[in-house]
Amino acid sequence: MNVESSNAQGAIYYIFGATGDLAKRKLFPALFSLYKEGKLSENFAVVGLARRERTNEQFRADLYESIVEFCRYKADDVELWNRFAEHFEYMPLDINNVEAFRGLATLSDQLDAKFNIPGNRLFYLALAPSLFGPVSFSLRDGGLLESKGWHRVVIEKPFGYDLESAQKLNDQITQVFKEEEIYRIDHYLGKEMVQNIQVIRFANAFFEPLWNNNHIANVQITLSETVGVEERGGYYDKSGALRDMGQNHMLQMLTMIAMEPPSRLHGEDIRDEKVKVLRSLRPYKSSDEVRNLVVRGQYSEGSLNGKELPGYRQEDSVGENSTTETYFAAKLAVDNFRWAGVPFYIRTGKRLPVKTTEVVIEFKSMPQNVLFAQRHDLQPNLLVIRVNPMEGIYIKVNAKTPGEDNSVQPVNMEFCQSCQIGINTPEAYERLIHDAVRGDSTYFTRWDEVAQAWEFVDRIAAAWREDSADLQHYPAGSWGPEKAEKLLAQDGFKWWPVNGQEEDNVIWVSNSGK
Ligand SMILES: NC(=O)C1=CN([C@@H]2O[C@H](COP(=O)(O)OP(=O)(O)OC[C@H]3O[C@@H](n4cnc5c(N)ncnc54)[C@H](OP(=O)(O)O)[C@@H]3O)[C@@H](O)[C@H]2O)C=CC1
Ligand SMILES: O=C1O[C@H](COP(=O)(O)O)[C@@H](O)[C@H](O)[C@H]1O
Repeated sequence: MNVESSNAQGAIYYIFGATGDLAKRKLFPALFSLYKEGKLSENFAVVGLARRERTNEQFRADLYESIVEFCRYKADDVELWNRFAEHFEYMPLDINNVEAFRGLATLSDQLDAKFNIPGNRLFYLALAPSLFGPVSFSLRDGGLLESKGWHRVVIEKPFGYDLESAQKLNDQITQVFKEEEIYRIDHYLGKEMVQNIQVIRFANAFFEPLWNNNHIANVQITLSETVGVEERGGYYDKSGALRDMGQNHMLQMLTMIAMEPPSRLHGEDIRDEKVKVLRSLRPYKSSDEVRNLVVRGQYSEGSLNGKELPGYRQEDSVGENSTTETYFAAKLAVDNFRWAGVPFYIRTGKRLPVKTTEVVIEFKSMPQNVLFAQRHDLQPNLLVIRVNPMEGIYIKVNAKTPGEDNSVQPVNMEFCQSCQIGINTPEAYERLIHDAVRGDSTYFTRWDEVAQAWEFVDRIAAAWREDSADLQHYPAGSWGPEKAEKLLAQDGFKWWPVNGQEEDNVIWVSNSGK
């Protein structure tokens, strides 16, 4: 794949769903940041598209609000903003109206001429998934794919509801776009520390040789959220944590941890290795096995930081007897030579005590009868990758307590990246939009990955559909069902504390000043 250099070519960005939440909170701020960093240059245009009527002035006013609220906008950015805003147009359009797309093609030609753009088109579909197929047909039939340059489509999640629906969706989109023109977003792949996983693994002589079942005891991935379902009850009640987070973000992070080193740092080589991991996931063989190895929960009333919180079933647009899971934890096995025998534990949930995403690599313990281990209860070594919102890594080692002859103490040595350069810089969407326009699909999910992930998740969903007796209720603000603790305890492990919450006797050495 030929990745174009940073801002060598201009493009028109079409934001379908321009009046929606995602555009406001993520896409417009990301475009502004890219502009500010000089990554868009001046030969670009953005066309906002949705059904409701808006003048260009109104659209730019909405855009301004979103940038002030969600971006690193400063008062002295005014001039920059004025120049940026000139590149934006709005066009009211229903995605089923092919005639309107012909008008859009005419507008596009004008924008190409005005901004010296060589016919490149990036279509961002911030729309409900049921509209992905129809909008692709309208783009083709309305003549939007006839320009000289490249044509790429960026598609939001969820990509389907199960394998069957994802397959249908893919069949529709691939009638119009080739696989290499399709950029399926998983915003976790755009996060700094998720991308850093491969550097940590493959650029460090003291991790790479240990990265296997000889030395690693287990892997834990936690993606905990304090929020509930907010205004998305309607969507979430049909989806649940397994589809909302498991099928995509969690399995994608797992692939980054477990994949073999690619032969080259090329997008396709990396994605080839990731899909092999998904193929190696051991499928649950029966519904009983799902019940034993996958825990599901739903939050009930509770409190967090002194605030009373409603239960899930009391949330807007959620069924009063809903059995949708807002939490799940699972034990997975990757059946290949590198990982045979190493459990991967994953958990995610809403209304948990902290917002954090962390990956913990627990190394095998020292032999129990040798030297210091005879006399001390040594803790296992850990490598912890902090993804979100704090970014960085720390390692847990055992060291002599200074000044005391006979005492060993765990020490966490941390590189807190976000303490140094600010939180989540650059934002995932910013990075991914930039990648898409440069033609780099490394951190987008390929169809075979999506299909394989659905195949794995569908078995869990099928077992859950049989009956909901195993659904555990947990108070909002707690760490979820107790059964999730047992999942590890039965293997002799425990969930390690996340978010820097540590046991009392651990010493921290950190650039955060902790
Ligand atoms: N919001 C978020 O944080 C996240 C969202 N996503 C995904 O992004 C996508 C968009 O989400 P979100 O922005 O929250 O959704 P919203 O409901 O806020 O926005 C939907 C947008 O689609 C437009 N639209 C709806 N029907 C049509 C149509 N027939 N023709 C043209 N435009 C139409 C709406 O505008 P109008 O009514 O004016 O036509 C609106 O701009 C979804 O797939 C969602 O799952 C993924 C991750 C996070
Ligand atoms: O995709 C989604 O992700 C968010 C969590 O993303 P983060 O970057 O804030 O960690 C989650 O809240 C949402 O339910 C889900 O659809």
